[in-house]
Amino acid sequence: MGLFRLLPYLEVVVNNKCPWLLSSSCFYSYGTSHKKSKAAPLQERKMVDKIRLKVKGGDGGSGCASFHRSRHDRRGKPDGGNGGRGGDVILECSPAVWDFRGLQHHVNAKRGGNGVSKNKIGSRGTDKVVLVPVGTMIHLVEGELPSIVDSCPVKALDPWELPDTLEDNQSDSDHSASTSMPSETETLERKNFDEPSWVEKSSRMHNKKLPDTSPTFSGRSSYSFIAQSKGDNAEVDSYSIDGERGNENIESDDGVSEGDWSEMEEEEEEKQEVIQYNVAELTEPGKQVIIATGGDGGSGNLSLGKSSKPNKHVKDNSIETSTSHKEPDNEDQVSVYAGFPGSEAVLILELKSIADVGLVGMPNAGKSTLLGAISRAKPTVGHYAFTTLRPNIGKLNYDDFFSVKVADIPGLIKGAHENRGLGHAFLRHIERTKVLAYVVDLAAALDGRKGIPPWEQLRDLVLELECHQEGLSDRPSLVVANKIDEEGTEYVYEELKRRVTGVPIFPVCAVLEEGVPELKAGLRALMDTGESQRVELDKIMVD
Ligand SMILES: Nc1nc2c(ncn2[C@@H]2O[C@H](COP(=O)(O)OP(=O)(O)OP(=O)(O)O)[C@@H](O)[C@H]2O)c(=O)[nH]1
Repeated sequence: MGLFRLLPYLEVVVNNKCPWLLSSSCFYSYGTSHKKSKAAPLQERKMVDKIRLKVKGGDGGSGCASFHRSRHDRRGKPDGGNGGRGGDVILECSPAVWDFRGLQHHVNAKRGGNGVSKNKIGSRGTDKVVLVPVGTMIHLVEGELPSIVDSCPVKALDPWELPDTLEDNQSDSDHSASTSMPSETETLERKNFDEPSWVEKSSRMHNKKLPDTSPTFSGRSSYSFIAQSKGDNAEVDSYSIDGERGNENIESDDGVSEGDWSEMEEEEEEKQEVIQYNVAELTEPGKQVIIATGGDGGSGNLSLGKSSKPNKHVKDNSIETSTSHKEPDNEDQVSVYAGFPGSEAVLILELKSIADVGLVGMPNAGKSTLLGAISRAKPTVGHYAFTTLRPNIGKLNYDDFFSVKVADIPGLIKGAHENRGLGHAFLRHIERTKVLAYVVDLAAALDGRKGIPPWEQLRDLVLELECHQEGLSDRPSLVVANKIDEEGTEYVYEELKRRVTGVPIFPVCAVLEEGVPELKAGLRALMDTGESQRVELDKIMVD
């Protein structure tokens, strides 16, 4: 005991004198179980389920200005090839990725190759494919709307089955769609675009460094933004840019005239940032979305026509050389041969698990054990709080081949909406679930344990959900009274039934899988009928 009392002081001394010792984890786990000491620091292992990305498609390669000369033709004929197209930046939905941990904040695709003489086209820039987890939502801050890439044909193309010779028009069009190159992508349906609730205007307080949001450079379809206001979204502050929100410094001299103020206001309006929420979702493994397109290659002097002459800054070094490209000094001197820049975009990626049922509960309530009992999922189970650090999803199969996806959401504690515990990051995973199963620990406050009684757990959970988003708890729900095997829990269960009304309560022992069939039937009933039983605060009696 004495040693434990001294440990905090020892830590302070070590922190000041030899901080390297802390990294060796010998002080990290004092006062906890040996299992916890094996775990990595919580902050390091936290799931990254929201990230801001700045992406840029590869620039097009430069066209070539070259002339083929011969003994008979001393002036030569133009034979410069076009530059290659820049690569695209593509997001691909992958079940092998859990979160955005491995992603970089800046992603650029490769530039296209320059054209060369003898009318050779430059190579196409390599695409940059970024793997993102299933359930990724894309919010657009700046740039073009993403485009969906059609899925690739599953079977290899039969050489006898030429696309143009297909009789059936429908299959013909399907086929051509499925074999289309990324450049022929179909514009993403602007889902929710007309709904004002999905578009948010938030004040942007730092200088805009990116080009205009509707670029005209690539000749590809560009989209103009429609600024619509959204009534209520509490998350807008969390999207503030680089933490610079509120650092706005407008020089406020006494002698500033009214005209200057209006100019400043206009400037400020220009700097306003429009966030389009949920412009695309990646919910199917293998689905791809182009978020930045590569620029087209510049034209070579052959395609520009015989009469064309290279302009000034290319002239000096290009007539003899095949790969003639020089960075222009200013806009007026932009070469006719130069490739077009790739499009740029700023996006926010957000991960929201997709499940039918969400298991919500305090840490250690037995959610992961329960998920393992009702499905084939094998989540990590530990006797310490916060074992689950990311949502686990299991599939609950019924005899009639009906299946339900169940998500085990990491434990919520009081104040989670204020980022306590594992924070509000996981509350958003509940947003997509259709049914809620509140898992409470019947034994938490038994025998002088310092836990919270189950009815208070329930009240705190509902409050956390509602504080995160109003109405989040307003969906078909049931209560799982877990750990019924522990001594004395029968009385707690009876008390829980007395104190909580209006919602079905299932006594379960997740470890021994007792009460699991009844629970499965209860979940099925909620899924099928969408019964309107909810946990309501005024139907929970707390001391
Ligand atoms: N006696 C008893 N113990 C259980 C039961 N279900 C789970 N436990 C134990 O409770 C502890 C916590 O279980 P977990 O499934 O990790 O709990 P969790 O809610 O996922 O915890 P977090 O990951 O912190 O959110 C483990 O030691 C389990 O063995 C049960 O039905 N009866």
